[in-house]
Amino acid sequence: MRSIPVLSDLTAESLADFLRALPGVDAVGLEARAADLGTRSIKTSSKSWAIDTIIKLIDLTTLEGADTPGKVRTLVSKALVPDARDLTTPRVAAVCVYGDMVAIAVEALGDMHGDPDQGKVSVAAVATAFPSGRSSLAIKIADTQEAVAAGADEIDMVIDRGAFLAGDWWTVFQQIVAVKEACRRADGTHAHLKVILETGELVTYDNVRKASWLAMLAGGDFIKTSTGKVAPAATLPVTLLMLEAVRDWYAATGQRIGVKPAGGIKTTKDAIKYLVVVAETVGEEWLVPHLFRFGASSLLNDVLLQRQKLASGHYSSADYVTLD
Ligand SMILES: O=C[C@H](O)COP(=O)(O)O
Repeated sequence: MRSIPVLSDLTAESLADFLRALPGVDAVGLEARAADLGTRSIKTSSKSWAIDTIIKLIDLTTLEGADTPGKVRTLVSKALVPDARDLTTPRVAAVCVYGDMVAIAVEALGDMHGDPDQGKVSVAAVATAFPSGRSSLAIKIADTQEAVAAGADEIDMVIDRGAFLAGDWWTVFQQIVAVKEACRRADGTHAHLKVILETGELVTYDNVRKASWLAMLAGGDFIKTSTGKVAPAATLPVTLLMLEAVRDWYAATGQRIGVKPAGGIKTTKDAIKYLVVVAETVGEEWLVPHLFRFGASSLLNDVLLQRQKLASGHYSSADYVTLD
C-alpha cells in the first residue's frame, strides 16, 4: 500500500490516481474467504457472549414513510429495555431514524441518551436525501445540520452513487467532506459520520473497494454497506471487503474506522457469521459500538428468542417478542 494522501492535499487528479492504483478484487477468492469464515462454528460457551455482543452492536432501525412519533417512542423503549422479562439483557447501541424523528428519540431516551460504550443509547439519523441521495449539496448539508441540531449523535449519509458510477469521484469526495463539516457542533465536537456506500448499486467489488477508500479519505468515521432499501443489501463478501479496507487503512494510518453492514440481517445465525468475519479480519477489538454496528430492524427479535432459549433450554411462545 502506498502512503495515504492527506485530505487537504488531495485534488481530483490525485484522488483518481490513488483510487485507480488500488489492486483489483479477486472476486472468487473474496467469496471463498467469506464462505469459509461463514461456516466456522463457535463454541456453545461462546454463544451467550455472541448473543449479548450482537445486541450491544445493533442500530435498532425504523426508516419508513409511515413512521410516527409513537412508533419511534416504542422503538426507543425497546432499545432501552429489549426484554422486560430479563433485565440482564444489554441495551442496543443506537436507534436509527429519519432526521425529523431525532427530537422525539432524544426526548424519549432522556437521561439514557448518550454513548453506547458507556451503556447508553445513541441516536443515529439518516441524512443527505436518504435513501437516493438525489438532492443538491445545499439540501444535504441542511438535512445534516438539522439532525445534528436536534441532537443526533451519528449521521448516516448516502453517497451520490450516480456521480460515483459516472466516474466523478471528486464530487462524491467533496460531498462527504462537506457533510462531515456539517456534523460539527458549536462546541467543536462532531456527530459521527457513517458513509453509506449502497454497495448493491455499485455493480463491482472493485467499486466497493474504491468507494470504501474514498469514504475513509474524505473523513468518514464509519463505512456502511447499504440503506436497506436496495437489494442486495449487506452481504458477507462485501462486508469482508470493507473490513479489509479498514484493516489496511489502520495499518497505514493507525486510525480505526468503523464498519456497519445494514439491511437484510435478520437472524442470530447470520449475525454470528459477521462477528466471526470481524474477529478474523480486524480482530475482536473491533467488536465494540464505536467500531462495528449491525443496521437492522428485525434482527433484535430473533436474537432475543435465541437468548431466551439459551437461558431456559426452550423457545418461548412466538408472541413473546414483538415482531414488527
Ligand atoms: O440501516 C438499516 C436498514 O435500513 C435496516 O434494514 P432491515 O429492515 O432489512 O433490517
